[in-house]
Amino acid sequence: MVLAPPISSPSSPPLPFHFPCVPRTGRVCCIHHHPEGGTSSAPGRFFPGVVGNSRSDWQSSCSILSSKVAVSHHHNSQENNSDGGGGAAAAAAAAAAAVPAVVNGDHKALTGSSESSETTLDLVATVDQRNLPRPLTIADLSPAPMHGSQLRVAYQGVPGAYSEAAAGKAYPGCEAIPCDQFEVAFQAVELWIADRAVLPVENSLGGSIHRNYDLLLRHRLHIVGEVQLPVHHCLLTLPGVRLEYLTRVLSHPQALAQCELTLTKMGLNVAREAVDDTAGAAEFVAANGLRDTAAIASGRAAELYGLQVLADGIQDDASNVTRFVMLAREPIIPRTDRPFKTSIVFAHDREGTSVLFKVLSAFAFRDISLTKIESRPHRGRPIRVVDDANLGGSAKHFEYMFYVDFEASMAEPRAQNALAEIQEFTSFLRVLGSYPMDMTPWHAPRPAADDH
Ligand SMILES: O=C(O)C(=O)Cc1ccccc1
Repeated sequence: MVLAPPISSPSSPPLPFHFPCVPRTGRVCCIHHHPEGGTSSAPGRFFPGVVGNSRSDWQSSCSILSSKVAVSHHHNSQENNSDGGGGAAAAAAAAAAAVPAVVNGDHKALTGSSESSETTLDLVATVDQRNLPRPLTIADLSPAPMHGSQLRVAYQGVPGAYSEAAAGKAYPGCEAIPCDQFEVAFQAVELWIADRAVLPVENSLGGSIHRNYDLLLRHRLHIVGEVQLPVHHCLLTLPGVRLEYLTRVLSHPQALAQCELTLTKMGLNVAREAVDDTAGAAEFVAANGLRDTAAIASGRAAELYGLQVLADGIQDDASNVTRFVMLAREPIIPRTDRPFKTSIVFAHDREGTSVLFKVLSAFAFRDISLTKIESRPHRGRPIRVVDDANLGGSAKHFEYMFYVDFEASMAEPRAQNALAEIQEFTSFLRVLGSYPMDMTPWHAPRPAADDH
């Protein structure tokens, strides 16, 4: 049976890999790509052929597989005041009095060279009097005419957030676009307002950022890269504020968790309040002139919002690293000439524990290392009722989605075969992305003497 004609894009390099697909019937089949150009399916067989040789073939493979069940700111250094109260007051006043303006490519590149952009739309946003763009909101998500060749990377937060730094690390020279929610960052990419979104997914101290895993599933973006960012937290206050004035510490929940022991050691037994992002906490303290409130955020946030660094490096562990993934509308073509990682999510509707065992075996038998496994309640179907003959009644079980990261590229037959096998006993399987591993070495600062 011919499933689909081969689709190839003239600009796409050939795909040297085989990839599984599962039709809606749930039966495993594969698409053969004949040298003369046709494709055919072979129900029940694993990977004797290939799925076309173009980017579009790879994309349709990803979507078929998934269908089984179902700014940068404009940093004005002259206005950056980390000195006395005057700077903070100016920052506070400016942040409080945000005025609308059209950015139209006025974002400043983060660092280094720029990467070319695929978009032809423009971003309408607002900047405050210090020229820091305010985060996008849902209301801003209307595509406007645009220019430019710089890669636009949407992140949740305001300038000075760690996600902004991650965007700069992943795409030097990019234009980082602040968004007030992750949902908006995703939609910015979906609507071609941005080319990429940055999403923090896990931290070496705080663990997985669960909500963001749920977002990955709700949207159809593809993971195209990852970066690991050492995170160095500071305790920020208005200039002149002392530790004993504080009644409250604000930050992102992960940052609060990462500094909990240190705050306690400092005798700072005051209320902790969670906000959406670290730099947003700093901006809030400055904008409202709060002398009884500290923010946990980056040193860069201190500079941007005119705050003093009351304590530096307050994370509980010197080697505090956050992993971010980069998302795009299209998957990248996986390769084998450098280390790749692949992220998948799956669910099963069978009883018992053996499914998870079989999934793990599919990787183990092929010598594929897993770097992560995470389970999340199945949002649409959190509970399964199972008739239990032994109990003479029914039992309720949680239903889970399992997220797995493994160290192999989808261009490798062993990865394709592992997934083909997994499809046999899962009811849902989606490849979230196959992307180069972040191999950049990072060095934790030497632990302080009292860490021993
Ligand atoms: O709030 C931020 O700055 C973020 O980018 C999220 C985050 C929070 C804490 C550690 C790493 C990332």
